[in-house]
Amino acid sequence: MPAPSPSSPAEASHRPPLVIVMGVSGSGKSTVGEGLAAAIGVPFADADDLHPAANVAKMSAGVPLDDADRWPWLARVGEELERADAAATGLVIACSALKRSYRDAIRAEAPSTFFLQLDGSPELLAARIGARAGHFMPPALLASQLATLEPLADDEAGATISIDDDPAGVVRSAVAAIAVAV
Ligand SMILES: Nc1ncnc2c1ncn2[C@@H]1O[C@H](COP(=O)(O)OP(=O)(O)OP(=O)(O)O)[C@@H](O)[C@H]1O
Ligand SMILES: O=C(O)[C@H](O)[C@@H](O)[C@H](O)[C@H](O)CO
Repeated sequence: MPAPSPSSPAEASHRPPLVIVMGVSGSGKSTVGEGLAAAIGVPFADADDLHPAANVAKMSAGVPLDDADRWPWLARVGEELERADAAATGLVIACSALKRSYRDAIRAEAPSTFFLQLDGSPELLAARIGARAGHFMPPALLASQLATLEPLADDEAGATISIDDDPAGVVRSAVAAIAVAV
């Protein structure tokens, strides 16, 4: 009898997972991504740190990024995942990855990437952003983030979890979603 075929590239190679924690500004990508990475024992990176300075200046000035601003940045995110894949270290990256086309481009670089979408109401997101201090992203950009978001589709490898819990609870949901899928 032939051996059952593996269900994912990660399973085929027994490599630690490549995960993008995605969602709009204020959804908790950095918070949950750090907690998830620590819990599953893989490195963490924040795509906020991979933006060209011009992108940070633009967002700080209250102007949403457009596709032309995002493509070079997404290429950097893809490179980080490719490197982690080649080194078999695993990686969790916090990255908004708002559009399907952005996620397709990342999957072209690192096909086994699992997308964990953080989902919350606009009211909850606004409250969390409003309470945050010392971040370049102005609260006024939340509306454009929500308008740009193309939620994860059923045919994309990933999971969506609610952020309507304390940080430890959301991290627990994230760990559970990864454990089931990867
Ligand atoms: N589950 C939670 N409960 C309460 N507060 C939270 C939770 N998750 C994150 N926060 C807080 O909400 C704010 C936004 O979280 P965080 O910075 O992680 O989001 P983000 O998606 O990385 O945002 P951005 O994309 O703008 O960088 C922070 O002040 C964070 O401490
Ligand atoms: O795609 C985008 O518009 C940007 O990546 C933003 O999402 C910011 O990086 C982030 O949300 C602010 O920290």
